[in-house]
Formats: sequence, structure tokens, C-alpha cells
Amino acid sequence: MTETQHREPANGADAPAPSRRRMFGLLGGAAALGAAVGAGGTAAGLDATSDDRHGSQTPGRPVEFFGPHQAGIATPAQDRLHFAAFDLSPTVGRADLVALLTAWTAAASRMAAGQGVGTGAVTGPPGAPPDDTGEALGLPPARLTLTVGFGTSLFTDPDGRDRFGIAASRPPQLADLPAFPGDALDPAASGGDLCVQACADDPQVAVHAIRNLARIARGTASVRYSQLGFGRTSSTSTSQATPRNMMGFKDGTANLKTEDVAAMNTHVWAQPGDGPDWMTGGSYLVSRRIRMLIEPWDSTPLVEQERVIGRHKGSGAPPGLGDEFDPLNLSSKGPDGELLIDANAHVRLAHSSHNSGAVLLRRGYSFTDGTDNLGRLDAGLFFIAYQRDPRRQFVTIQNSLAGKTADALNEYIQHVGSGLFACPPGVQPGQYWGQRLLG
Ligand SMILES: C=CC1=C(C)c2cc3[nH]c(cc4nc(cc5[nH]c(cc1n2)c(C)c5CCC(=O)O)C(CCC(=O)O)=C4C)c(C)c3C=C
Ligand SMILES: [Fe+2]
Repeated sequence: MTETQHREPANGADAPAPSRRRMFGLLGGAAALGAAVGAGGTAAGLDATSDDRHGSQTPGRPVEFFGPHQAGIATPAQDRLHFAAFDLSPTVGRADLVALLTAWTAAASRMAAGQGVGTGAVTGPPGAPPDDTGEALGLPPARLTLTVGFGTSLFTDPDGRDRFGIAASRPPQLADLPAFPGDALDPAASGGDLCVQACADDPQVAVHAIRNLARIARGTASVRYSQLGFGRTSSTSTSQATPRNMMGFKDGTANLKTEDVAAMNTHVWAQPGDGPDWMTGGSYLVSRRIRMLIEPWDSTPLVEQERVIGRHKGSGAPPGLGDEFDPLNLSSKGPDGELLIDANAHVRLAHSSHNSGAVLLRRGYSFTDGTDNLGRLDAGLFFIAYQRDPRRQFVTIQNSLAGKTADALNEYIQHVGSGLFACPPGVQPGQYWGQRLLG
């Protein structure tokens, strides 16, 4: 009997989500776990016929790891994030990179299915450090998704070297982001050769995943920076309620919804002929650590806050309207002929009609990292957006927001970190992340 056959059906309505503890008990220890890993991690995959990768929002349920696209992009946004950027060690070569991605893929597929890494936390040889760190034992999969991305420096390092022989395969879409007016980027919180976005409904599951991938990488790659996030700041599915960001506004109302397959193909997934074949079915991730100047914002009158964003704070509706999903009319005027949505309002400058039709799949998270040395809350938005071509999408929109008729929101925010990554398409059992690039 295979490991997969021990599982409850992924979409079973009343079947409880399998926990790591339960899986451990069912498997009967290290031998079975070792055998499953030895089979290229295939046993960790769920039955393709009960594919849960885009659908399930049931807390605890696994999201299918294998498929044409990586999970964590079209997956309805989970509640928690642990995002990490990694740098490869200077002496690492192409074979080491392939070995790392192979080991990461096997571990990621197991963790997404709610299983421990390798021989597990307590079932390996007692004389050796366990393969899995153990803090997720007994926890459900919590809809964990792990999404890998390749940074610009993987293709050409800062000294212009092609360390891995892949410079010629760099997609034109992966062009370094320009500097935007007002940027205050910390290099230590920006860039990275690789990134992993871990999303889950349980923070411990997301943290466990990054911790174990970092552990596997030891000697080959190290964490450059990482960010914990909570309270998804976008609804990415029509079935999700719109959450509020740390400024108290509903965020994600006009976001692309992933059920819209045509829109996903137009705006998110790399299509055949877009660039190198290895990226077809993948997507480009832009991350921005955006600090909110919380104290000035909290001293700003409600009407001004609403003018800055261009929507009502309570309902999320456009100015003068009552429902969040009432259409946003950028030309609507008040009784004195004044624009109801201010010329500098965030939603006006970010709107596709202002940006040559550019649309993003926003998938960010709020963060709070305590207070700074002046007692100010270090909080904001860890902005994540997926797109088919950052040059046409993120860069166009951010140029509008940061440009001459600048976004009124700029007075209350500062971009302090930045990342750009090519997220390859999904993998099938037995393959590794990025195999079409490096194989
Ligand atoms: C470059 C892209 C964007 C950045 C950076 C960005 C930062 C940012 N946004 C908010 C709050 C809200 N944004 C809203 C809408 C909105 N934002 C972007 C893009 C960026 N935002 C787009 C494309 C849109 C949709 C515009 C439209 O078509 O109407 C909203 C309104 C609710 C919604 O539709 O999501 C809020 C609120 C903050 C606080 C922020 C930086 C910290
Ligand atoms: Fe926005």
C-alpha cells in the first residue's frame, strides 16, 4: 500500500484533515518514510483526480503540490506568510544548485502534504540530528504552499559572472526593476538568488517549512532576509471576504480573482512565446516591503484617509456609493463638479485605465515587526504581486504611483525592500523545481 493510499480523499467533505502525527502513526516509522522519499517524493503527491490545488479553503486541508503551475499563486490566499530570500554560497556550482532544488522539491512536496521531511522528526537514527525539526508534528497541513522563485542574480551575479551557465536563458521579463522616486531600499532586505514563499493558515506550519528548507540548504545557500506576514491583504478568490490592511481599509476589492482563468492567462501565467520555454506556465513575482508611517496616518482625519485611498473606509465602496463592489467610476463628479475620486487618489493612479491596461494579481500580507528605536510601530504591507511581465505591469503601475502626479498615499508609506523573481511552472512527481531550466 502506498503512502497516498493511506490518506483521506483530499476533497472529502467530512473527512478530517490528516495530521503529521496521524501520518506518522499510519506509516509505521522510518522505513516507510525513507522509501517514500526514495521514490523521488512521488508518494507525497495527492491523487490527481482529487486535485485540491486551487479549490480548498478548508483550514487544515492540503493543497496539491504537483501540477502545471506552482501552488501558492492561484491558490486562494492563506492567512499567513513566511517569505525568505536566499543567496547561494560563492563556491556553489550548477550541480550543487540542482542538488539543492531536488532536495527542496522533495521536502516541499512532503510538507505540503502534511508529512515530515525525510525520515521525520523522531523516526530517524537516534544518533543523528533528525531530518525534520519537529515543530509541525501533529499539526494539519494548513493549506501550506511553497512557491520557489529565481532572482536576477541567479542568472548574472553582481560581478557579471554566469555562475550556473544560465545567463542566456534569462527571460527578458526578468529585467532589474528601475529605481523609483522615493525608494528607500535596504540592500540587505532586497534581491536574493532564490526565494521561497511559504503560505499557510497556521504560522507555525509556514515557519517550519522555511526553517527546514533553510536547514537543507546549509552549506549551499543561506537566508539573505525573511519576512513574516499575517492577515492576507488581498482576496484572490471570489469566495473570500476582502480583508483589511494595517491602515484599516479593505484591500483586494478590485484584485484579479483566480477563478477567472482567461484573466490569469492574460495577466499572470507566462505564455508560449513570451520568453524562454522553461518559464511557460510560470509567473513573475515582485515583492516590496512597504513600511507604513502608522503614527501620522493615525492622526489623519477620516475624510482625508478616504481621499488618499479613493474608497470609503467602512464599506470599501467607491466615493458616493454604498457597496464595496459597486463599479469604480474615475470620472464621477460631485455637485460642484469636483472629482469624487481625487486626482492623486491611490486607486485612480493604480487603476488599469491609468496604466495601459496593466493588471496584477496582488497576494500580499500585513507585517508588524515590533517598534523601532523611536517607539514607532514597524508595520506595513509586504506587497507581493504575480504577473506575466513586470516591465509592462508592476513597473508601469509603480511608475504612476511614484511619479510626478504622485500617489497621495506616498506621504504615509515608504518602500524599504524589493525583490523580483521568476517562478517557474509547476512540477510533476519525480521532477524538481526549475528542471526545465537546469536539467
Ligand atoms: C504597484 C502596485 C501597488 C502598490 C505598490 C500598492 C501599495 C499599496 N496599496 C495599498 C492599499 C490599497 N490599494 C488598493 C487598490 C489597488 N492597489 C494597486 C496596486 C498597488 N498598491 C492596484 C492595482 C489597486 C486596484 C486599483 C483599482 O483597479 O481599483 C486599495 C483599494 C481596494 C482594492 O481594490 O484593493 C487599497 C486600500 C496600500 C496601503 C499600499 C502600500 C502600503
Ligand atoms: Fe494598492
